[in-house]
Amino acid sequence: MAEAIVELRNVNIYQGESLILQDVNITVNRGEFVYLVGKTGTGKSSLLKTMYGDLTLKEGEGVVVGYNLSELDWKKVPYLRRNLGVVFQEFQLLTDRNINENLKFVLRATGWKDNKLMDEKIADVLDKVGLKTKGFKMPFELSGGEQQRVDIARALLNSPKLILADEPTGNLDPETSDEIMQLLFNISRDYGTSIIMATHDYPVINKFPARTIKTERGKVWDNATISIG
Ligand SMILES: Nc1ncnc2c1ncn2[C@@H]1O[C@H](COP(=O)(O)OP(=O)(O)OP(=O)(O)O)[C@@H](O)[C@H]1O
Repeated sequence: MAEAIVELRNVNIYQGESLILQDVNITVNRGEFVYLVGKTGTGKSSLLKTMYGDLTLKEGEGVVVGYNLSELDWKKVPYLRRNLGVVFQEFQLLTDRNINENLKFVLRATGWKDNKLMDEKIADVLDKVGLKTKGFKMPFELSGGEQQRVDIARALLNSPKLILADEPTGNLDPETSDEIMQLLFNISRDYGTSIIMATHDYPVINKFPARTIKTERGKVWDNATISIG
């Protein structure tokens, strides 16, 4: 039977007092790739934030990578975050240290202690994103596409079952976007990672078709269509 990685039932999503999305019902299974589309301001980021515990779930039920969002107090949010990876449009690398040190900083912050294990893990994730030889580079020495790969490597550090990506190709030229998409699709296929990606980039969706969920008029519309197989 399919393993649900994200399960939202009758969820209402608020920003402050404003109801942004009503009666959201979504199931995302292990290894699925799902796009999240919709006009600007229709609630894509709010939906992702609910999934990674940045917005509190007030109404409805939600389970993400085994964590019950309704019971998620601030103490449990870091545990949820360790079990999923987040990739943003803006690269959030620390500019004063090289890529290896950037990744080690994240590992330490998530409880890793053994230096040898950390070095092995860093080599492993850099290899997965095709940056095996770039660990000693400073962030400014990398192209935009390479920086986005590092961001994906960072998201992979704790072997998450789920990656949430908010406009990961937003700053990239079409060719580099295709490379990043291929990488995300390969990760989903090879490691069974579920990926939910918010995007406005329709050429990317046409080229890499997958199930597409849309936010519109305060609702989420799920037209589960093409699977990437
Ligand atoms: N921190 C906040 N406080 C109050 N309102 C917010 C906050 N963040 C977002 N909103 C409002 O919630 C609504 C949904 O915003 P959200 O960022 O989720 O949309 P989006 O679909 O991700 O947009 P975009 O494509 O521009 O990123 C908008 O009306 C926005 O103004």
